[in-house]
Amino acid sequence: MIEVRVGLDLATFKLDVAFADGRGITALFGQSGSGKSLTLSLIAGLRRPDRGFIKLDGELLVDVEKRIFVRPHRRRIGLVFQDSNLFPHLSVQQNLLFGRWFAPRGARQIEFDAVVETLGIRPLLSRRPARLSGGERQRVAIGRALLSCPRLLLFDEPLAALDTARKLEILPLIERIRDDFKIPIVYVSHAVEEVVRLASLVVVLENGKVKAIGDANEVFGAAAAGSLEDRFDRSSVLTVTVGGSNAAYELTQLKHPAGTIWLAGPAGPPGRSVRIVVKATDVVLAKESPHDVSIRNVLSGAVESIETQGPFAMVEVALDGGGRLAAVATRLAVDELHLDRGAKVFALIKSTALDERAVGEAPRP
Ligand SMILES: Nc1ncnc2c1ncn2[C@@H]1O[C@H](COP(=O)(O)OP(=O)(O)OP(=O)(O)O)[C@@H](O)[C@H]1O
Repeated sequence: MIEVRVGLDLATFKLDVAFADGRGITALFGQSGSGKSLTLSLIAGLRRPDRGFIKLDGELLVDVEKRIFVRPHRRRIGLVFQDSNLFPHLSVQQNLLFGRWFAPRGARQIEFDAVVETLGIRPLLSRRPARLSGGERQRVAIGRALLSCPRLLLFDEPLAALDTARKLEILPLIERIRDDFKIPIVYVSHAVEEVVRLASLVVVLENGKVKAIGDANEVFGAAAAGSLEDRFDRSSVLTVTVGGSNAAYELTQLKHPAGTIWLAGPAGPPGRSVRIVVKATDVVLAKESPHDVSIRNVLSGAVESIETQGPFAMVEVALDGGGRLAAVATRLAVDELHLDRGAKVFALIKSTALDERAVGEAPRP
């Protein structure tokens, strides 16, 4: 269980953040400069807060009032940054064993072989970091952090420097660390797909303050999640059930009471409940269920709210059977279609716009 309630006053920036999570992965999400890395540095002990406290499994790591400050190396927290920070003169094996050196005696040991197998890095053990790809370096950095037997892992944009294929390789490994090693993770990212896939709790930061907090559905499903000014960042999260697959076309059916969505590639066994991310700019609205168009995915619902700004309108659709979907249209289209509050509407989503990276296990109720 991690509990954070801290404040920090810098010359040009004020941070006030509070959250608590006892489950798997807490995501700190927000735009550049919102205070995500500062929050991590306070948890790691690389900085001291001006106010508040941080507790890990009931133990105070810092408490300004009580004058408690546990030094960083005594906190048993593992760090993984965007840049892997491996020692260049040491082999992969030596880098990993360096992590082990920090594991306290008597603590629950995490086995070297288990980490090497989980991360798939056995063929790399004798290599130096200079001879590794970016994705391989990150896997070794995660392994090194794990082998220090941390009570908490802090990930600061660990995938930001990697291409899509490498991200797809590493995301399931992070899920396995969560599930197999049962180590809580605080994960900084500004990629909505990663956050939806991984996080049990999402803390949205804006200008040093918590703007929204909850699970991905609550945070990204709410109108508070974005404004028309950043319409490209506005996304909805839908919980759907995996249905059958169409092997010939390599598509998987995702079922929602409002309609069916076809996803490129596999999405796990039928019956599995998953979350998907739909960008508001990828949703088309229609007054009637269309035919003879290339879009296969049609969800029915009713207009819940319309917010306009300049040439644009953000339309929130309450989907039949539950869930909300945001769509950006032009104000002209909304007026010409007479899309008023309560109007019946069909939301069209292109399968090719859905990112299979973002398909994550829905939280169990
Ligand atoms: N040592 C410092 N002194 C003064 N201001 C700082 C210091 N470190 C960070 N800041 C400021 O605090 C704010 C938050 O920085 P932080 O690095 O936490 O943002 P972030 O959300 O992690 O952004 P990014 O996604 O770009 O890494 C920024 O405005 C930054 O300029």
